[in-house]
Amino acid sequence: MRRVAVLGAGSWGTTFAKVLADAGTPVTLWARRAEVAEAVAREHRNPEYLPDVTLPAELAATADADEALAGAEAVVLALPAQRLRENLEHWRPHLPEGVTLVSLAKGVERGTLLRMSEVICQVTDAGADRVAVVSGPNLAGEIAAEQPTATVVACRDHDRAVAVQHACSTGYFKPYTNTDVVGCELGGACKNVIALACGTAVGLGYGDNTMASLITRGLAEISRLAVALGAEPLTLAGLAGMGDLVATCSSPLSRNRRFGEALGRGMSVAEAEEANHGQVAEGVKSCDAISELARRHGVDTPIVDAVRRVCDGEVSAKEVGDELINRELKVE
Ligand SMILES: NC(=O)C1=CN([C@@H]2O[C@H](COP(=O)(O)OP(=O)(O)OC[C@H]3O[C@@H](n4cnc5c(N)ncnc54)[C@H](O)[C@@H]3O)[C@@H](O)[C@H]2O)C=CC1
Ligand SMILES: O=C(CO)COP(=O)(O)O
Repeated sequence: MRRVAVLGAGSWGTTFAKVLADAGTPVTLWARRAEVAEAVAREHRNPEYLPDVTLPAELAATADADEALAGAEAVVLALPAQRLRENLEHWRPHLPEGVTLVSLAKGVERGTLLRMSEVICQVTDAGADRVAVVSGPNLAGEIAAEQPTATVVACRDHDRAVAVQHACSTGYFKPYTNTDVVGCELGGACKNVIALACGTAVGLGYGDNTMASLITRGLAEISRLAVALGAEPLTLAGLAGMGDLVATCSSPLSRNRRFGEALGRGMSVAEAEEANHGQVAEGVKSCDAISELARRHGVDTPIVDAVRRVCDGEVSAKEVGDELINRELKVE
């Protein structure tokens, strides 16, 4: 690929820019703050988000979005889900004609209940075939340390997915393609909420049986919802479904799981946010939208609903856990 712009220099944006650079793709990273762009460009570091990682010398960085966008063949959007629309509206006039738009965010927009690819199409007027998403078991810290993992590049236009796949393929990062954007996006957004539930269980002192039960029943509700919205069931058994769910629910590196643990130990949402050092736990921001999306489509999502009620302060983590185990008995 000729050149890629990565907009957003948090943990994942910076790491994905490193992956692209390591794959030999010319890439410019846009950071909101000039000091972050400066540190990446001159010292090859992002002290706030990846303090222990030396970034490739070829990775360019700027705080000027126009500069990052000029001549880009693909634009990678690496912002928190609820911040995508306002920034994209701002960048829209500067997007190169026909550019591939790639979303890294794992969330559903509050209020509109739109997936990120839908927000991108709505704001930019791009056809759905121009929008790709990258989703899979991709904890940024491990990838920045070049530990091997796989992911999915999903796009309705297979050729665009292949172009992105080649642009980000390295000795430690293995992208597969898929045309099921709905399944990949919902897998990524919903697993954050299930990871909150798993973290909460850990915080309450529960062990691996509880965890495995939440992961498995979580996958059942993610799959029901995604299929109701048009996803292929097999996508949810793949990297962007089960793969990401298992990684996020099991890893102490996951911000969502850590946030859940804090809730399980009795912290309020505000206290848990502070303990997460201001980094985004997308499940907290998206759980109400996902719960509402499921309600509108007549899909039963008890774990997502339970997490939403805890995040809204309606019930305690302990109470909601008791409620879940005491739900009516039924066929698996
Ligand atoms: N960190 C990870 O391991 C992974 C994260 N993701 C997803 O990628 C997305 C971005 O996550 P991270 O990079 O990890 O988040 P982060 O919390 O590490 O960084 C967020 C970035 O967005 C910027 N930002 C925050 N508010 C903004 C605003 N109003 N306008 C412009 N920029 C703003 C921050 O300055 C920062 O650069 C999320 O949806 C997350 O779920 C997906 C896969 C892996
Ligand atoms: O999406 C992720 C791993 O695939 C990152 O999860 P957290 O946002 O919970 O850290």
